[in-house]
Amino acid sequence: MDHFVYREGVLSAESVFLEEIAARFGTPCYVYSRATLERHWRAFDEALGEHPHLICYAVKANGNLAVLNLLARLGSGFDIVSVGELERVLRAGGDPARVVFSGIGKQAHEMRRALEVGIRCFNVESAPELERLNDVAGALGLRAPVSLRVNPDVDAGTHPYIATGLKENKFGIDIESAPAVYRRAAALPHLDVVGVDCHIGSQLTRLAPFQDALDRVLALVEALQAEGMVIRHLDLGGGLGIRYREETPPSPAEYAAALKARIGDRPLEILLEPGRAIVGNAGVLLTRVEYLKTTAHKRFAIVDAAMNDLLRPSLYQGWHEIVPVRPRTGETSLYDVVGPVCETGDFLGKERALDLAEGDILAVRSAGAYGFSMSSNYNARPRPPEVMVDGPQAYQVRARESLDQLMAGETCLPDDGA
Ligand SMILES: Cc1ncc(COP(=O)(O)O)c(C=O)c1O
Ligand SMILES: N[C@@H](CCCC[NH3+])C(=O)O
Repeated sequence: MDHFVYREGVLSAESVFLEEIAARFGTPCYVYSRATLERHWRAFDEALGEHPHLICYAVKANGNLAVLNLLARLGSGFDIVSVGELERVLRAGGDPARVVFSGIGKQAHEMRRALEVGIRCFNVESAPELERLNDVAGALGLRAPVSLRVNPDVDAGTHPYIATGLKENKFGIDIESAPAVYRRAAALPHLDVVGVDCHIGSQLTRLAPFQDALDRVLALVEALQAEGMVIRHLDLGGGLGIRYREETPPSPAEYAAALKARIGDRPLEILLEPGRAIVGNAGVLLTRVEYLKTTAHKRFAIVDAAMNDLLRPSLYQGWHEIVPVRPRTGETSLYDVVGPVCETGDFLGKERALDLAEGDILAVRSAGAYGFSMSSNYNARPRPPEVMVDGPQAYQVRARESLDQLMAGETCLPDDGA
C-alpha cells in the first residue's frame, strides 16, 4: 500500500500533486512519501511487539540521507554492506551501535572504521573473513562482535539474480560447515560470538522459504548452545516482497507472527534487515514523455527517464506500473515506454495500454527501493533529484547532479609540453 493516490483526478503524494513536483524540480525525479516510509517501518517494529528486536533497515535499498535520517529518528538500526553506507548512516544521525555489517568482501579498512565507531555486529560470510577480522580487531586492541551468515540452502522462489540462500550462491557459510567455523570464531582472541545470521533472497512473496530457513537456523542455534556457545540474537535478514503487479506478499505482521511462532520463548533477540518492504512502495519515479514514435511494428513512448535511472526492468525484467499523473479520457494504445539510452534493453515497461500526448508526466510506481540506489551515469546522464513529500510540503532532499559534478575529479592527459 502506498500514499500515491488520485485526488481530483490527478496523482497526488499525500496532498501534493505530482505534476506540481515535476514542474518545480524537473524530470526525471524520484519522489518519496515520508508518511509511507514511517508507516512501513512501524509495521515491522510493532509486529515484533514485546519480543526483543531491532529493525536494521537495509541501506542498499535506498541510501538517501533524508530517508536514513527519518528512520534513525524512529530508532531504526541499519544493515550496511560497505564503509560508504556506514558513512551515510553516520552522516544521517544513525546510531553505530545499531548497525550490522553484511557482505562477502569486507576490506580491512572497512572493518577498522566499523570497529572504531563501535557497530553492533559483523555478519561474517567466510572463514578467511573471520581471520582477517580477528587480526584487524587485535591491531586496534578491540574485540569484534560477530555472527556468521549461514547459507541454509533453501529455494527462495525469486528471480535467480536475487536469490542468495542456495548452496551454489556466493553468500554465507554453508550450514553444515557452520559449527566448525563457530568453534574457530570462539577460539579467536579478538572476536565475540553474539549471534547467527541468514538472508535467503529478496522479493520473497511466500512465508514458506523464511520458515524453512528459520527451522534450519534454529537447529544450528541449539547445536551451538549444546556446545556451550552463547547466542544472543538471530538476524533473519531482509527479503520480504512487495506488490509490484499481482503479487500478494505476506504483510509484515503475518511475516513477524510466523517468525515469532517458531522462535517461541527462546531468549533470542530478533534482528531483521528489511529494505524493499519499507521503501519500495514509498517512492515513484516521475518522467516526461518526450516523443511518441510510431513504427510499422510498434508505438514507443520515449520518456526522459532511462535504465540508468531505474535499472530493474532492464536487469531483472522487473515490472513497474506506469501511470499518467493526469489521466486522459480517450482511447488507449499499446506503448513500449523506453528511455533515450543507446541500448535495446533500455525500457521501463513494454506493451502498456496508455492514452498519451507529448509532454505528459508519467509516474513509474514502486520505485522507492533499488531505484536511485542502483542508478548510474551511463550515457553521461546526470542522476535525478530526489524529493520528499511530507504532509502538504515537498522538498528536495538531493539535487539533480550537474554536468560539472558528473566530471568532478577527472582530468585530460597530462601536458607533455609539445
Ligand atoms: C544481507 C542482506 N540483508 C538485507 C537485504 C535487503 O533485502 P530486501 O530489500 O529484499 O528486504 C539484502 C538484499 O537482498 C541483503 O543482501
Ligand atoms: N536490486 C535488487 C535487489 C537486490 C537485493 C540485494 N541483496 C532488486 O531491485 O530487486
